[in-house]
Amino acid sequence: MGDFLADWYLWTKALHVVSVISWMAGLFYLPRLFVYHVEVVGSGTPTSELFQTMERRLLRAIMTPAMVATWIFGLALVFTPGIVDWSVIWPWTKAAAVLGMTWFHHWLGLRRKDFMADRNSLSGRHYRMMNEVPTILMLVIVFSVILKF
Ligand code: HEM
Repeated sequence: MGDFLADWYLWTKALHVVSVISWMAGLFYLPRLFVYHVEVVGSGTPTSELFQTMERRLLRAIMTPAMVATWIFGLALVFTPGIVDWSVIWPWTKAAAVLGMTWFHHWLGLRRKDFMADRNSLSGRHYRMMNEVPTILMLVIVFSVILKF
């Protein structure tokens, strides 16, 4: 198994980065859709239904498959011999931030269900602030994995 993962290391890493880009695009865009949904569209209108469709498709067709792929290729990299040294700090900061990113994904999923049921209670300002969460986590992840402190 170790030999197989080592042979495919660069391919795995390339697929990991492609999945990450797709996941992050959605993590940045869905909260923006929520901001417009609250502030411009409101609820119970035909445009609100259009937004509900866009939000559902973004989450189900792009973000969730991209998150699963990111985890699969990321864990394949973790199990590739010689890639992760758990005695240094960066794998731990990366793991913590990745768990935070996964929590954020699920939080967005719950908020999407609120919009679907016309019972969103959060303001546009709240969604704008939450939009900073993936930015901060992304900085922690990229600095961890590139600087390898
Ligand atoms: C979901 C769970 C994840 C796991 C288990 C994971 C694990 C890993 C591992 C072990 C590597 C290999 C490091 C190396 O080759 O030296 C890697 C590379 C990388 N990861 Fe992740 N990762 C995950 C999520 C993410 C996320 C969310 C991002 C971005 C926001 C990300 C960005 C990157 C980048 C850019 C690289 C390439 C770094 C390089 O080789 O220069 N990863 N990941």
